[in-house]
Amino acid sequence: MRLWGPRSLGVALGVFMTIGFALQLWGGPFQRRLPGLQLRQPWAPSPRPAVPTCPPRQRLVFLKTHKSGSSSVLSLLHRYGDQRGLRFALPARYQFGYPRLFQASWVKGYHPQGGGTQSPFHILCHHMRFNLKEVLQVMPSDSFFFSIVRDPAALARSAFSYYKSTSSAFRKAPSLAAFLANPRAFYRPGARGDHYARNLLWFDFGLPFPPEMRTKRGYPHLPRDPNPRELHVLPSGTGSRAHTLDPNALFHPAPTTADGHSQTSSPAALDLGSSSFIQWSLAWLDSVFDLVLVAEYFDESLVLLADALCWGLDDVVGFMHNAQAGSEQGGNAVSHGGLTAEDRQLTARARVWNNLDWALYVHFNRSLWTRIKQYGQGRLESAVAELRARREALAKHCLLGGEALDPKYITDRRFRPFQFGSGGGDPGGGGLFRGCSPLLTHGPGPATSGGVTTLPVEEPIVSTDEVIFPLTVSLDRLPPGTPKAKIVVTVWKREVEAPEVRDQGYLRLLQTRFPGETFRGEQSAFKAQVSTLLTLLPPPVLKCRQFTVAGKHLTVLKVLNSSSQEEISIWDIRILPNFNASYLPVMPDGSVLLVDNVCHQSGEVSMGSFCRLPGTSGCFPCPLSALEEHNFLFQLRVGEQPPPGAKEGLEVPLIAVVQWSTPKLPFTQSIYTHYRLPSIRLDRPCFVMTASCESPVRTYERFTVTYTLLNNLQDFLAVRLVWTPEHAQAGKQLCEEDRRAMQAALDSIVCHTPLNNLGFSRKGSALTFSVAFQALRTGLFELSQHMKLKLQFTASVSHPPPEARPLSRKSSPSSPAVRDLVERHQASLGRSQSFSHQQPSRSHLMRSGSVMERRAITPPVASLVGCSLYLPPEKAVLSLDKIAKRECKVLVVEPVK
Ligand SMILES: Nc1ncnc2c1ncn2[C@@H]1O[C@H](COP(=O)(O)OS(=O)(=O)O)[C@@H](OP(=O)(O)O)[C@H]1O
Repeated sequence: MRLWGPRSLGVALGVFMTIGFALQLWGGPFQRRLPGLQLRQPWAPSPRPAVPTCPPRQRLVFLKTHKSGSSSVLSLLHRYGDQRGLRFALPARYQFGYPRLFQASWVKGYHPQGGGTQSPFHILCHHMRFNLKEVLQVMPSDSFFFSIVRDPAALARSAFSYYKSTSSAFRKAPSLAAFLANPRAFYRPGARGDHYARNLLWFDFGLPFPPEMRTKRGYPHLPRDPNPRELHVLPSGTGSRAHTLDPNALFHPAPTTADGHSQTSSPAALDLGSSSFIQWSLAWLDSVFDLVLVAEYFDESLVLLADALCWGLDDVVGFMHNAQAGSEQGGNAVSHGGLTAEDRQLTARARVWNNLDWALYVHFNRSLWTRIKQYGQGRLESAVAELRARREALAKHCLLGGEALDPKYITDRRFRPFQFGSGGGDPGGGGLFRGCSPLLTHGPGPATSGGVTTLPVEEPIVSTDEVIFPLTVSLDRLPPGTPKAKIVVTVWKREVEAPEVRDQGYLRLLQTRFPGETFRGEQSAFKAQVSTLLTLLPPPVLKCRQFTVAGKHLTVLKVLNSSSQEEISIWDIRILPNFNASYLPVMPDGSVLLVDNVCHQSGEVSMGSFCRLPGTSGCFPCPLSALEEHNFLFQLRVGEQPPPGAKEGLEVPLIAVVQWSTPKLPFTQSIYTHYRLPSIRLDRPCFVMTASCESPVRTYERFTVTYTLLNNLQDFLAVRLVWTPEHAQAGKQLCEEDRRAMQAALDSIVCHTPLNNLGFSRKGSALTFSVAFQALRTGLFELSQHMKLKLQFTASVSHPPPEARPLSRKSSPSSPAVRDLVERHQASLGRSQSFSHQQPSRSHLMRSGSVMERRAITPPVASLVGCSLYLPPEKAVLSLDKIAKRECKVLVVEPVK
C-alpha cells in the first residue's frame, strides 16, 4: 500500500489506512450443495397409487437413443429393476461396441447357448446401435421393446454441444448455425464420429441408409411438414408390430445397397410421403417396437408406458437427467414456439439435414397421438397431471431446494452431469473447464526513475474555506477475493514542521515509515479522521482447460468479466511456469516478484513456454462487457535441446497472469491478477528425428528428404531408417474409406533407398541423412510417419523378463558393417540389444532389445504418462516418450506443361 501526498503549505498530513474485510467473501452464492437426490425422509407413494390389475412386464428392451431424453428413462428403469432385483444386460466394456451394430457377445455375462448358472436377463437398456438379430440372442422375443425419439432440431442442438469434440464435422464448424448453413463443407460421411452429425436416431435404430441418398446431390428441400406441434392430430398410418418375433425372419426392413451408416449425398429428393424405403423402414420398426416415446411429450409418453407395462404411475415418476446447463426443458422450446427468426431457420435446416430422423420423428409422433386417442385424451390429461403432482412431491422430498441444480453450480465435478461441450462453441467443451483460483491482484507499481518515484503528485485544491488534498491509494496487497476495503484517513496539523520533514519531505517519510510513527506523540495536533468503504471490482474469473490434439499441448483460458455492471479490458494474458512453490510474488519491499524471472534465472523456463495463438484469441485490448467471456488459446512449445542439467518428467506448476483495466479507474492503466493453473508434466523427448525437404515438388521429379537425428538419449550401435509404408494402417481401426485414402497416398510415394544405415550414434550427437523420393501423383504427403527408426544399443544383462519378448524378428542388424560393429561391441561390452521400430499395438510395450517407435508423427511433448520399456536393470529405463519424430510434409503439384 502506498500513499503519495503533497508537502506544500506546511500542513502535516498523516494518512492511516485500514483495510476492512467484509464478511462475505466471494463465492457465497456458490457454496457447495450436493446435487441431485438427497433423501431427507422416506418417499411415500401417493395414497391412491394407480395399481394396475395386470401382471407388470419385466422383460424389457429399451433402445437408448442419443440426446433424446433417454437418460431420464434409463434412470426409471434402473430404479425399477434395482428395487425388484431384476437382472440387467450390461455392456462388458464401454457401451455395446457403439457405433458398431450390437453384438450379443458384448453383453457382460452372456453365454451363447444359455449356458452358465445365471438367470436370464430382464432389462437391456444401454446405448447401442440396434441389431434385432443379436438382441434376440440376449433377450426373449416377447420382451417389451421400446425407445424414444426427439425432434431432430432439438436433438441437433444437443448433439452439437455434446459431441462438438467427438464428431469431426462438428469440430470443424464454428457453430451449429454455420454447420447447418452449409453442412457439406464440414461433413464427410464415414469420418470419425460423423454419425452424430446427421440422422443420429436413424443410425441408432440400426437402420440402413437408403440408396437414394448415395446418388442424389444438391441442397436438400424442406420436408413437407416442419411443424411438429400439429403432428399429433394427424391420423396414424401404421399398424402395430407382430408380437412374436422370429429370430430367423427378416431383420431389416428392405434390401439396400448401403448397409453402413455412410450418407453420401443430399436428401433432396427424399419425399417423406412416397419413399418406399422409408415406409418400409418405419413399418419394420412398428413391427419390432411396442412403443416409441416422444421427448417433447415426455409425460404423456410415460403415462402410456406405465399403462403398456402394467406398472404403477409411481414407477415412472422421476427427474430430468443429462440436461445441458441452461437448457430449457431439454431444448424443447424448438417445438413450443417463442423462437426467433434465426432459431426458426436453424430448426428448419436441422430437420432438412436430418431428413430420415425427421421422418422417424413424424411417424412416431403420429403413432403416439393415435395411442393417446385410444387411451382417451381426457384420461391421459388427468394421468399426466397426477404424474406431475407426484413428481413435484418427490422433488420436495428428494431435492435440496426442491428442484434440480444447474450443473454450473455443482462444484464437485464428480457429481456434475457429464457434458463434453456445454456452451456449444467452446473448443473442446465448456464442461471440462476448471476454475482457477486467483492468487493475487496488484497494480503496476510505481514507475521509478533513478530510484525516485515519478508518479505525478496532484497539487492541493485551495478554495476560500477549504483545502482539498487529492490522494492516490494503491491497494496492492489485498488477499484475493477481498470484496470491500475500508480507507481511514487521519489528519494532523502541525504548527511547526519537524526537522526531518524539512529535510526529506512528507512524501518520503510516508513512503518509508508507517504514518503512526511519524506522528507519534502529536495527538494534540490531531484534527480529523474520515473513512470510506470501497467496493472492489472483482478480478475476471478464469477457467482453464488443458488438452492434447495431434501431439500439441493446448490450453484454453476462458476469461469472464464477472462484474454485472462494469466493462473491463483485457490487455494481456500469459501463462508462466511458477517454481516458487510457496508462491510469494510480493517481496517485503512491496515489489512484485515476477515468476518468470525466477524461472529464467534457474534455467527452467527454457524447458517450455506457452505461446498464445493470436488468430484464435482476438487482439488486445480485448473489451469484455459485463458478464461477457472470451477464450484465449495457448500452445506449449518445448525446445528440442534440453538445457544443460534440465530435469526430465518435470512437474511444472503454472500460473496465469491477466493484465486488465477498467474505464472506471482511468489512472490504473493495468491491474495484474495472478491465478493458479493446474500443473503440467514435461516429458521431453531425448531422441528426436526431424525431417525437411523442398516443397512443392512436381510429380515424377526426384526430391530428397533430409532426416536429422538428435540423440541426447544414449549411445547407439547402429541407427537405421527403413521406409515401411505397409505398416501405416496395421492395427488401427480406420474406416474403409480412410484406409483406402491412406493406401492410395502411400502408393503414390516411391522411396529410392528404403533401407538406410546411418551407423553409430553417440549420445549428444546429431546425424543427418538424405533419402531420395519420387511422387507419382499430386497431393500433400507426410514423410516421417512411415520412416521407421531402428535403433540398436548395448546392454550388459541378458535375461529379459518373460513378458518382454521381441515383437520383431527382423530387428537384428542385417548389414555386414553393422553386424561387425555389433559383434565388436558384444565382445567388448558383453551383449548387444537390437531395437526395431514398428507400430506398437499397445501404448506400453515392454520388450527387450527393440525400441518401438510410436505411431504418432508428433508425439505429445507434454504427456501425463510415460511409456516405459524394459531394459536390463543396470540401464536406466528407456521410455518411448523419450523418442519422437517430427512430421514433414511435401506438396506435390502437376509438372508445368
Ligand atoms: N424429460 C425430458 N424431456 C425432454 N428432454 C429431456 C428430458 N430429460 C432429458 N432431456 C434432454 O435430453 C437430452 C439428453 O438426452 P440423453 O439423456 O438421451 O443423452 S445421452 O445420449 O444419454 O447423452 C438433454 O438435452 P439438452 O439439454 O438439449 O442437451 C436433456 O435436456
